[in-house]
Amino acid sequence: MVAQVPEIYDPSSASYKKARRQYIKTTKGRSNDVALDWTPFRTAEKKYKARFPPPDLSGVLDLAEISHESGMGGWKGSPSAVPANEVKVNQRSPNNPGARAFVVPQVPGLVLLPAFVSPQDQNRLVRWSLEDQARHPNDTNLDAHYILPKEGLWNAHVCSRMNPNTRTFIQPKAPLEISDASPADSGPRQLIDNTPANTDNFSSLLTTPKPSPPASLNAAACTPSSLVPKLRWANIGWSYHWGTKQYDFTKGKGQVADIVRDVCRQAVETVTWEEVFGGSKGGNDWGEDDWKSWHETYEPDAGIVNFYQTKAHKLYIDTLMGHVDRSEVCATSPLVSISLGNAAILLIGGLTRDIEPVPILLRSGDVVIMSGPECRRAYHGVPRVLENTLPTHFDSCEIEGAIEGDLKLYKEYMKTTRININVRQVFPKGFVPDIPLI
Ligand SMILES: O=C(O)CCC(=O)C(=O)O
Ligand SMILES: [Fe+2]
Repeated sequence: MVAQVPEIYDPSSASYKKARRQYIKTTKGRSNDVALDWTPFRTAEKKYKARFPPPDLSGVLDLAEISHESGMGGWKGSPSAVPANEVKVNQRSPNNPGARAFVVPQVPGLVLLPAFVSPQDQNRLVRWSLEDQARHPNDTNLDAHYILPKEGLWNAHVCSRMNPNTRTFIQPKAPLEISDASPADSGPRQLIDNTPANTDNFSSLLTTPKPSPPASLNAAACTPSSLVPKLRWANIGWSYHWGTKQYDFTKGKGQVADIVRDVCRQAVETVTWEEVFGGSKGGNDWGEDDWKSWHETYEPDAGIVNFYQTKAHKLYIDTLMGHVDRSEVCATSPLVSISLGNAAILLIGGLTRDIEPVPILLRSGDVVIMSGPECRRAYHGVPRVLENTLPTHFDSCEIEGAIEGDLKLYKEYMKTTRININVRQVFPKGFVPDIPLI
């Protein structure tokens, strides 16, 4: 079979010409010196984000080339672009008999489990994200701006499209006060530098005011269907406050659904941590025995579902800027990240943006574990989601509980979507924080 090349690489294609026109328009008169100020992380972000010229992915680590079907939509990297070593997996883990695990020496504590989640479970997790998680009582990016239907935005979308005679409108929230704030329901997540959480500053973090974000003045009444592509995130477990980048413990602890907890626990159990950290010299300054007990002590209690759209739209942007996740009191326990739907490029570097990140191609079903002090505090981001990389199993009629009309809407949405379930452990297992509920 002739290898398919994404359309954007073909100079005679409409996408290539459009990207070139936009590139010429946006770079007109721009000084080339700007790039000199960029950190290595920023340079890599720019490279993979670029619509024109389309990025060369030969330097992107692509484990699908070793482990499973690859080249979806023509996008592929290389299995040897970045040094990655396969490590033994824990044979006691019966749920994923074919699981393989890789470490990337450049980022100690980073573990990649390609194709870890079965196609059936990928569909289950996506449907859980849309139907069960992105709805009351879990916060989403849209809650600040709209009075969302109790049954959840996705379910309201399906219901309204399957019953076209019932016209449902979602009303905006009344603005709290007149401000110049731009619509916060869209665009990239606001990333601010926050104080890393730890047991010493925990009580001051508890009392930091965490005001609700101002409701957008631009939000107008709209249909559920028009709002679905604007869904950017939904909270899991402990409630995360984006304004301060701290957890708002006063809101109490939400559930981590079994379907997510099970995949995360299986991932952590599959890894033989001795292989990952056993060889590190000079012991660890983060508690010698920490990783040795993760099979027993790992317990996810928070997280976020990220929704990315591959379709560029001026209102919502499909990338995640470089950042560090440091709001969790457990600063070294595994963070488990599940990729679903269209593929993406993850950049992950070191403790500063001055360290050049490694680019990794993540496909649906891949699990990434970020663990230990270096990786857990490493800058990382998603500069690109790759269009037309949805695996065919998202087309299958075998999706539990789906009926024809619902399946059609699901396929339509997933065609341009990537979902990432990013799961963390905030507190040590069994720790019950003394939190005043207000
Ligand atoms: O989408 C991803 O793969 C990463 C998401 C992430 O880094 C985050 O939610 O903090
Ligand atoms: Fe992150």
